[in-house]
Amino acid sequence: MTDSAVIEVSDLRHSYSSVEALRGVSFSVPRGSFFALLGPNGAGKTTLVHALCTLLRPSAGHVAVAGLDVRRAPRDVRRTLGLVFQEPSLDDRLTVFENLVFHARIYQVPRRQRRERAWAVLELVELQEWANAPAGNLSRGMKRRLEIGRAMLHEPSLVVLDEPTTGLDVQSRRRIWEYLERLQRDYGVTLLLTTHQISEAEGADLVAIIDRGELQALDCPSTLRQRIGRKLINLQIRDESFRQSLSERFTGRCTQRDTVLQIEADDPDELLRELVADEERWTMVDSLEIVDPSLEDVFINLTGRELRDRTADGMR
Ligand SMILES: Nc1ncnc2c1ncn2[C@@H]1O[C@H](COP(=O)(O)OP(=O)(O)OP(=O)(O)O)[C@@H](O)[C@H]1O
Repeated sequence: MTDSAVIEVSDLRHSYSSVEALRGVSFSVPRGSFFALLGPNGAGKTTLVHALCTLLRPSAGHVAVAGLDVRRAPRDVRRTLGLVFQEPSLDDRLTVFENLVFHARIYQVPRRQRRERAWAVLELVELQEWANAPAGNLSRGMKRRLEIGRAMLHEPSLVVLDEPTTGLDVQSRRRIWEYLERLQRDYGVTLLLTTHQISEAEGADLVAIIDRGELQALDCPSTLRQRIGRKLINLQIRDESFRQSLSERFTGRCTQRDTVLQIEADDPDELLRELVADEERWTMVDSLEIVDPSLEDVFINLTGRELRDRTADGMR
């Protein structure tokens, strides 16, 4: 393991009876970085995260967190981790403050520091005024903020967030992102986030694209976008035979989403000149735009499928 890596995964494999959920995944995450694991439902993200968090014993391969082997030192690994999972995990009957103190006790934070740390994280996620309210009275977004604060109580070096904004409204999501950025910037914490939402991965230092249990790519978002190299032309064409003929001409460099045909072009201007010159066909083009590739385009390019395909509006 390199000194600067907080997570080191090599040739990780896991099967649930006949389902191969992870098929030999390897990567490392530098200390202090924001790492996003992007993939559709069923890609293997949760299996990977559970192996990292010692919640699952992988079939084969090696995982180390902060230099500790997850098989040999699971307790020590858990102490270096802050966890925020999809399912709510607060005790609704306890107050906000009691939830924090209880967690601090479980994580063996020294007794005299528990209350002080609890106030510090309440301040971090701006929930001081709610300290004495039952956790059950909080909104969904506030509960998630409290869970993020709670994950920081024992001062972990890595915070793992499994789809932390699923089911939250736009405003709550934005707020959660502010806190996560603060954790990374002010506390030097490494963030590992799993998501199937492209927008959440765009701001990461490093993005791993996972599909069907395999890592398809691993790089910073800008480098991933550059992999496509070419510009993309989005053409909305109402005539199916025209769409068909362009699809055949640009086989392998063309994707269709409803009536929009997306073509990877080495020289977009040349293609446009040609389209405009054919008057009859040009009238069939309802709209046209030239865009830089997005992470979603990278995903389609790598897997031949849309990330959204298996989700409903990006939410479950
Ligand atoms: N307990 C289990 N038993 C059998 N198969 C499982 C089990 N858990 C996951 N799988 C299968 O393993 C594969 C990977 O699932 P996993 O939950 O890791 O993916 P994911 O990327 O986290 O998806 P999601 O975003 O839906 O949670 C899927 O095909 C899934 O159906």
